[in-house]
Amino acid sequence: MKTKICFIINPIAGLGIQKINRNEVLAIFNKNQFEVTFKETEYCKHARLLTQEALKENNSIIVACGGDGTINEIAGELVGTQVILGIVPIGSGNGLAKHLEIPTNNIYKALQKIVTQHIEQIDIGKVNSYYFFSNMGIGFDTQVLKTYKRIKNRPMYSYIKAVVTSLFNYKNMPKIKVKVNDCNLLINPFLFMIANTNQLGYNLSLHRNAMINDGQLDLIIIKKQPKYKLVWLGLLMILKQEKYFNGIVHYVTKNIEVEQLINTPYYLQKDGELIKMEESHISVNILDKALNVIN
Ligand SMILES: Nc1ncnc2c1ncn2[C@@H]1O[C@H](COP(=O)(O)OP(=O)(O)OP(=O)(O)O)[C@@H](O)[C@H]1O
Repeated sequence: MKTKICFIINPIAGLGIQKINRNEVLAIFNKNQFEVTFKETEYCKHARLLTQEALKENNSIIVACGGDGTINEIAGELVGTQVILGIVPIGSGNGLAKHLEIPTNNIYKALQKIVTQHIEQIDIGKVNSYYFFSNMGIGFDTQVLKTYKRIKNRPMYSYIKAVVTSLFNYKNMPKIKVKVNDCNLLINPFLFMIANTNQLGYNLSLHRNAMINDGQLDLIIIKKQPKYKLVWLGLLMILKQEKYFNGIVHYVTKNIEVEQLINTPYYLQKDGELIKMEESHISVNILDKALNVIN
């Protein structure tokens, strides 16, 4: 029986710079072995609906062609199924693909990975009712994303511009109560991020030892810092020397509870998508090896 594969393509991911050529894809997959179909997203979040269709059509592999946002929408629909996720990273940051060592600037090589079908089971993060596959946060990263999304051209330069602009506009988070492992914290940090991978996108990282299949999440907290120290951290991150920054508090855990003490809406980001939150309580858990991914 042929293996049914559906490619779901986000044509605007990564500014649409890397294009998927359907004929090239078809040429790679042997017709006697694979039945290949394509779907293209036409609007924001359309990938979810297209994945539901692809599931009804009994595809056994669904390939997300896009960045972390597209992967999140597609993979979220695959949780609880045996369907395998493939990734052709054509987004901007491509954090998850970089962690999984899927080639990010060579579509052909990424497609070859799908032909080979080496499958890994990965953990999934869950925050309230949302899934995340790479990371989530409620601090400075949400401000960066708000700025970043306003900038039209989006690759690395815009990201750095968004970080620098946000650094001067960002006020620390309001106080939160945090329960992690056996610790109860009362903090108003600069950054509060929970990661499933060791990637923040663009090969930047604050937690290079994080693994996607260890059944653990990495909580990274950066307390309030003078701005010059944060600029120093940015430089260290670019040089991949962030370990020399002594203001990072790091927990490895399965569960994190957060309580917002001020009753105003706030933003949460999951895999680069901003969500306006009304709930004051956030519960974050790990689902152990809950998704099959080709890497
Ligand atoms: N046809 C479309 N028109 C407008 N938006 C779309 C369309 N298709 C998908 N989207 C939206 O595009 C957004 C960005 O996609 P994605 O995150 O994959 O790319 P990226 O931001 O370039 O990459 P990364 O997240 O890795 O930095 C997603 O929120 C998705 O819902």
